[in-house]
Amino acid sequence: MKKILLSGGGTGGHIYPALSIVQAVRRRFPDVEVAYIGTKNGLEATIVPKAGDIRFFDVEIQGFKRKLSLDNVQTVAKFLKAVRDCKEAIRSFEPEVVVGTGGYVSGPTLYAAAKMNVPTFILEPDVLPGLTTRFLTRYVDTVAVSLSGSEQYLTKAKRLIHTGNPRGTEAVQADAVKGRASLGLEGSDKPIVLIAGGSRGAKPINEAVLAMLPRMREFKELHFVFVTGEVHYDEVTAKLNNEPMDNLTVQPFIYNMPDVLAATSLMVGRSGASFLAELTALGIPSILVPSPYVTNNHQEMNARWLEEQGAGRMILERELTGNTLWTAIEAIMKDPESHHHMSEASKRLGRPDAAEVIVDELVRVSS
Ligand SMILES: CC(=O)N[C@H]1[C@@H](OP(=O)(O)OP(=O)(O)OC[C@H]2O[C@@H](n3ccc(=O)[nH]c3=O)[C@H](O)[C@@H]2O)O[C@H](CO)[C@@H](O)[C@@H]1O
Repeated sequence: MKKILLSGGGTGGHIYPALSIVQAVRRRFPDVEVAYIGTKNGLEATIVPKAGDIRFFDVEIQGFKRKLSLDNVQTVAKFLKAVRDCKEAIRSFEPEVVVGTGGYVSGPTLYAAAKMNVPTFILEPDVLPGLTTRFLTRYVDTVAVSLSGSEQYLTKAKRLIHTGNPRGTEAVQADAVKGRASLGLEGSDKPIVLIAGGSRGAKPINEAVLAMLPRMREFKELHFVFVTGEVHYDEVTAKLNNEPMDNLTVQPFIYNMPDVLAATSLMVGRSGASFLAELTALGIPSILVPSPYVTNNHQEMNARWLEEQGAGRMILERELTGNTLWTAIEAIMKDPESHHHMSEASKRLGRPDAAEVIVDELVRVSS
């Protein structure tokens, strides 16, 4: 494979899987040229350049509103303009295959590619497919699903395969020693409890953590890593300043998340698809607080799926307090047997081979 174009964005949940695919393609085809279509203002504009040597095309695009309104007329006009821009990018880059990982940015890219008869592949990260995936399903050559249960929504697909989410592959290749070192914990073998909302942090989770600080401080056998999200960092650290703690590290965002996860014993967070793929590939038990603010409550479906298999515990946001969260953490971290069972269950759900299966499919559709 010589040239591949990717698109996906809005949140980390759509960008990171695309970058994991890039890594896997580069492992197999070291000379491959990579390009990416995203928006100037989306998270992808910051994250993709950090991955190195990827040509970035920016297009202007916004998501469809679910309700019919004047806004939507403008959105359709923007969509058609974005399709034209994407066609231009595709003509100039000439990829052999175009890959989409969801989020509205990938809509015009994949649609344009399909109309130009360039081979296309999309990955749906969630149990409940997003609007973009549903729209694109009938146009693209292959739809790959990450979690079982998505098939029923994607019956129009020309070809549907199960691959898992490529973030899982990246997670199993991560390095726990580097993860600990990056937190300044080299030499310590204390179990790590990682607390992180989605890629942007989650205020309700942050508040629950602040409410259980005194109990965290007493549980000295554990080390807590608390990722606040960039926008909440200053507020959280201001509240923490009077209470320094030896067994707590606070960060706004973690750029080497796979390495940190590889060193983690329990994760507390949202139930976005990439995190779930990483947790299950590594066999990490989790306490999940699904975000209720996402389309069709899809995070609750993701979290239920994990809980039903015994790999995690779900706490609904309306039931989340310092107390409920602490009780759940203790129940797992003070009971090694329960931790072990959850860890095994988590591992059974993991797809550490996801990225390789995806590369096989990309080779298939592009030849
Ligand atoms: C709020 C929202 O709309 N979330 C959606 C978004 O995921 P969102 O981007 O919020 O969350 P995910 O859990 O899927 O992904 C987060 C990704 O960011 C990484 N990370 C996170 C924090 C950090 O400090 N460092 C870091 O590298 C994680 O390792 C993970 O790979 O897209 C997913 C895929 O459609 C959906 O399942 C989520 O419901």
